[in-house]
Amino acid sequence: MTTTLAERTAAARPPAPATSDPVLQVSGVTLRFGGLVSLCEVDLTVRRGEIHAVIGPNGAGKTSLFNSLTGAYAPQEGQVLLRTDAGTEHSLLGRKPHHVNRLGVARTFQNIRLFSALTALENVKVAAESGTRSGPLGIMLGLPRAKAEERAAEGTARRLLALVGLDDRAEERADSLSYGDQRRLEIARALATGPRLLLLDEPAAGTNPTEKRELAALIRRINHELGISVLLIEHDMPLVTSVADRVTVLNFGKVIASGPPSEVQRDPAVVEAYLGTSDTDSRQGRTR
Ligand SMILES: Nc1ncnc2c1ncn2[C@@H]1O[C@H](COP(=O)(O)OP(=O)(O)OP(=O)(O)O)[C@@H](O)[C@H]1O
Repeated sequence: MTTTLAERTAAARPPAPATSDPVLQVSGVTLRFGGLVSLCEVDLTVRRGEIHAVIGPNGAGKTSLFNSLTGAYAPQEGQVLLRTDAGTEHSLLGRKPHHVNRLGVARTFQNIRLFSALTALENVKVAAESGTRSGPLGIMLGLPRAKAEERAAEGTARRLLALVGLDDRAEERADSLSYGDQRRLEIARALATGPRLLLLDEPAAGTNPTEKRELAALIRRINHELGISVLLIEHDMPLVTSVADRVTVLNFGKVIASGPPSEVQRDPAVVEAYLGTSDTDSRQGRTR
């Protein structure tokens, strides 16, 4: 059953402390492209209310995982279950991206995908309207109830622009914004669909140190104040360690470690994946 925008708008949600209750359960997901195995029997659980990071070297399968969770890719094996607050489980595999979104999963992209000729406000408003009964087309056609829904969507969009720090840029075209601002606009747009789970694909890529610090604070606010669980792909380790409750590490499509950031960073398999040599190897003076 779908919910209205007002029901799904997260603005008034209470904080959701991380629990052991899973919001997303990925089990045995395998994705192949011909002979290439992009994901191999991947297991991952996002607990309700947590910030969970996915890290790994280039080509490890991180974006393939996001694409598999959101309906862009169709893994050959495995299961992906989304659990609602009421405990209802929805299988996400095989669903179209907009169905996955309607169930409460929103994402941003590694390569920013905004409507470049629309203003910041319009970008977020269109996403907010997609959750209304009339939809963007109904609003354009001026259907009954559409006016009220349009006003509500605009209110939601302005609140979200304020949340991400872009309220003073609302009327500017998306393509005139700085890279860091465009990344935050993408986050506002994803939030406008009222997700329970937000997937962020390298939100800090191309941003400067100040923008990275602001981004970390924003991710924490989204999690603490809006009660939204976050699954985050990120290469920037200081950002990961400053926001993530737990981390899953992929290498060549396989999960090689999972746990709190401090533990995962010390895991020899992780050190080896990133540096090509483990701590143990280095201590023993082994060369490759
Ligand atoms: N549509 C596709 N067709 C063929 N191969 C693909 C496709 N998408 C991903 N792959 C392959 O799957 C593997 C994992 O790629 P993916 O982009 O998921 O890695 P990643 O961890 O996100 O890398 P990066 O950190 O560089 O973004 C790579 O070998 C990639 O070439």
